[in-house]
Amino acid sequence: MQILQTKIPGLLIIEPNVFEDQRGYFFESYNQERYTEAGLDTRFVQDNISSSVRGVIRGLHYQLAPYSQAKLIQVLKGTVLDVAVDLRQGSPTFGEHYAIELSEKNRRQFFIPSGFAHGFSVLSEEVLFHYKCDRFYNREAERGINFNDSELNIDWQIPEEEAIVSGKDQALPSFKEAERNFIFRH
Ligand SMILES: Cc1cn([C@H]2C[C@H](O)[C@@H](COP(=O)(O)OP(=O)(O)O[C@H]3O[C@H](C)C(=O)[C@H](O)[C@H]3O)O2)c(=O)[nH]c1=O
Repeated sequence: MQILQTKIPGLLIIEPNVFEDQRGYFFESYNQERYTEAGLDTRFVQDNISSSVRGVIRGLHYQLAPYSQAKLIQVLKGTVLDVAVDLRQGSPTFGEHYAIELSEKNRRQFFIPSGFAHGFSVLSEEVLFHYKCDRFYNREAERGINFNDSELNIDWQIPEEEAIVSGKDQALPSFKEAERNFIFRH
């Protein structure tokens, strides 16, 4: 297993060891001992799975401190552009975002520490999306930033007319309006 740094401290790319043969492939998608040895000693408590069709954009979501979640993300089928936005006060990369293509083909995992907003766009016909969280879902603490925020200016790689976004997400505030929520320590 390889762990790669990104331009934003704390955001990590994990490339698992994949065993392929004439039947297909196998890899350990999580192993507490191995990941802890590699420096990822997060204690995950909840797994989520969502399925989405081409053009869907989910996010940008986060939970207010102290309920903010670290996530270990993996695409089981299909391809997404996955995006994390640094909301950690005092972080040298505050307000910056990092985007990475995750797919069944590249088998890459993406680790996002707490203090980030998260979202993804679906670039294949459909996607099966799996992620581990280190804190439970807390509906009251759920917040978001508009995926189309002009300051973040994220290229979701989805033509505007093809984007499929929930009413809830379309109504999310701008980065500036949401900023008073960002009391995440760097
Ligand atoms: C996240 C979550 C949702 N729900 C319920 C709440 C709603 O009734 C239903 C769909 O939730 P929502 O529309 O918020 O699902 P997503 O748009 O995929 O939300 C996720 O999208 C981005 C990409 C994330 O990183 C977050 O984990 C999460 O906010 O599932 C639960 O019961 N438990 C949960 O942990």
